[in-house]
Amino acid sequence: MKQLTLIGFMGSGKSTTGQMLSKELGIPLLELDQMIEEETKMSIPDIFDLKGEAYFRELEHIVLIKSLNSRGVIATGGGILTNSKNVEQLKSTRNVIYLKGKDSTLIERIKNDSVNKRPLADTSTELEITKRLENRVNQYEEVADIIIEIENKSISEITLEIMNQLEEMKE
Ligand SMILES: Nc1ncnc2c1ncn2[C@@H]1O[C@H](COP(=O)(O)OP(=O)(O)O)[C@@H](O)[C@H]1O
Ligand SMILES: O=C(O)C1=C[C@@H](OP(=O)(O)O)[C@@H](O)[C@H](O)C1
Ligand SMILES: [Mg+2]
Repeated sequence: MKQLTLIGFMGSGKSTTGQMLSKELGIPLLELDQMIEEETKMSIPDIFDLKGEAYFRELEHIVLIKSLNSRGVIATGGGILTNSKNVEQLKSTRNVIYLKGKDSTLIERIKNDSVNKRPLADTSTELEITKRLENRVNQYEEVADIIIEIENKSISEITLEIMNQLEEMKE
């Protein structure tokens, strides 16, 4: 296994599942938000505050392209498909996995996450988050090669399910 890409809404577990997958598969984790933070030496909320979303999206595109040329587990950010160039890129990429969850689960995880700050969700109402999700779901489904339902599954169960599905695809 050379490369796989995790997509899905904020809170679906792309970063944490990505970390476990990279360990299990013995390939690097390419966490796009983390790469942006390292390159800019700024936090995600500071980039949004001081430079704006458009600037963040440009950086996100650059680190995605860089990662797609590398071996590893790519953990994208939930807004990766807001850029149509990224949609085209990922449509022609193999092993794109959509972590699909219910809005109530995603909202609960976003609200309870004390580690990651999410400028496009933390100060939003539940209705606003649900609307943002509704605007994005079709694209996640369109781009994905594999859809994994995350409800009531642990991170290890999801990791195992992804590894099994990838094995099946090879056969
Ligand atoms: N399968 C899971 N079961 C329980 N909690 C989870 C699961 N996946 C992720 N989480 C928790 O949800 C929060 C968001 O996870 P994260 O990996 O940052 O999501 P994303 O990168 O998709 O926004 C974190 O607090 C994480 O520990
Ligand atoms: O959905 C989005 O637009 C975003 C999702 C975040 O990543 P996670 O999906 O890992 O939380 C991060 O890239 C940024 O806050 C914007
Ligand atoms: Mg993440």
